[in-house]
Amino acid sequence: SLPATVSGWCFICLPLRRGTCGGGTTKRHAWDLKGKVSDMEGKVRNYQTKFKSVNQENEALRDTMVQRQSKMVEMEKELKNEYEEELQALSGVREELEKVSSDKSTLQKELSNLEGKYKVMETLRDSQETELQTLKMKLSVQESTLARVQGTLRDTEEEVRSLKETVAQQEDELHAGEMERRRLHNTIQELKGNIRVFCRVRPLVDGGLSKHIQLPASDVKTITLAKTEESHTGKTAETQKNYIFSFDRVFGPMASQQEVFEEISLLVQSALDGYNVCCFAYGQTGSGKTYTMEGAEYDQARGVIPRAVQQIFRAAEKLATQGWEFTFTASFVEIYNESLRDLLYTGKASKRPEHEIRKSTNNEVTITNLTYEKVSNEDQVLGLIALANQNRSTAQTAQNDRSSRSHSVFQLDIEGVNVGRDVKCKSTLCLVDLAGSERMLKSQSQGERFKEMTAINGSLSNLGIVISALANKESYVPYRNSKLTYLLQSCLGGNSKTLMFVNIAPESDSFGETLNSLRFASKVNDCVIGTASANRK
Ligand SMILES: Nc1ncnc2c1ncn2[C@@H]1O[C@H](COP(=O)(O)OP(=O)(O)OP(=O)(O)O)[C@@H](O)[C@H]1O
Repeated sequence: SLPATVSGWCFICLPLRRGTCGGGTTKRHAWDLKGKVSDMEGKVRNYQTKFKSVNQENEALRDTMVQRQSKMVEMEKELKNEYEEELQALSGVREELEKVSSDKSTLQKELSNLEGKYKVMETLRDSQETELQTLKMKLSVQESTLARVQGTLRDTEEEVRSLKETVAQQEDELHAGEMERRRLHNTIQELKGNIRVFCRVRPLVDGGLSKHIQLPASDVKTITLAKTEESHTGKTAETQKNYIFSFDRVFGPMASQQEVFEEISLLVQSALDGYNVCCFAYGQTGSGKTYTMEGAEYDQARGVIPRAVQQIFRAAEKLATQGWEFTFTASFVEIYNESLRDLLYTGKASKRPEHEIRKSTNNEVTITNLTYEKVSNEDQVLGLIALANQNRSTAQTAQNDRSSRSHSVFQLDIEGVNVGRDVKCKSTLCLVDLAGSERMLKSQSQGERFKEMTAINGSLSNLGIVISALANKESYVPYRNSKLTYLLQSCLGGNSKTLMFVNIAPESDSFGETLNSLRFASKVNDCVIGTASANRK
């Protein structure tokens, strides 16, 4: 049984003081409670079920939490890694930033430098602008000057054109004048005679005057040889016999080389105009032939050959301005005992070649194996003359007095062309130093001497014969009778101008030889060779 209620409370509710039964009876209350207990138990079971499910949920949550935690750890790790990476990247960025900041300071410095430079440039630009302005002003002044100069230039060009026309006209006139000068010059030479003889008296070795040679002061063309002869009976006084000779010119012992050459220079000019010219010196040994033709080293004493060569090259230079071009070929040959010797030979003595005179179809005379040297100036020719003298003196050493007994022939072949005018000319200047002309008594000469004497006499007398034959216009001229005339053939004929020097020694013991020389020369002087004509094409 269940206690009753106390003051409204059932014993069950009382301890609880909760009044749940609402003042019911304890029994009821107990029943209530029982119901409540079963409710409670149901609830507890529910709660337990719930608890279980909550527990399960808790478990699931715990697992989830563990998972989450491990995930968190992983994430933390990842984050840490990421963080570190980012940190590293950031430190790189920081370094870069630091670098950039240092670069910035450098840049700033540079910038300030540049600013400085810029300022300088600005100043410079300002000054250049000022300069530019000045230059512009100058330019405009110069432009106006240029315009003026261009105007003047046009005028000058016009003037030059008209001057060129005048020059061309004057060149034509000059050429015509030159041709006219040649014609007149050579007409004068022809009028003077195509063969001329000059006589030259050598001074006495110890000075003073020669008694037997008389040269009238007023006449430069006459020479008198006076011979005083004793009367055969001895009863009458001494008689004087005069031999008077006239030549184109007589030079006394005081005549200078220059004076002598002045007379010849006109003939040398003819050689350049296309005429063959031959000048030879005749006379006894020691009469002054070599002195006249070659002379001595020093300037005033230079003879015909060096002076002629100088004149020719100077004249050729002048003619070059009128369009003439000349080529010169020199040769130097010695004729000894009728055999030829090349005086420009430079090879071995043992290999000296033999020479022959040849005449081509166009009448040009050449010598086989002879040295023909092309020359273009005076010095080259003087060098060849020196070589020839050396060659002569070598032979002289081997044979005493050989040079007196041989003829030496210097030849300069001249070829001129004026392309613009289509004119050509060709000539030879021939300068000959003849062998001594003295006659020896046949009884006095024997062996080699006799041979030499015969050769010299033969060639010199043949020279006289050839000149006479030419003068008499004979159909046959015996050029081939001696090497000398055969070689000089083209210079002795109608197409040439010839000058002979007769050199005489003033000593009284040379009287006979002097007389012979003068007789030979006057025979030549009496010859008038046919009118010369220039070798012009
Ligand atoms: N007009 C002159 N004035 C001064 N000296 C001269 C003159 N003529 C010749 N002589 C001198 O006389 C000498 C003989 O002259 P040169 O040698 O010229 O004679 P040559 O006739 O050529 O003799 P060779 O036939 O031997 O060669 C030389 O010493 C020369 O210098």
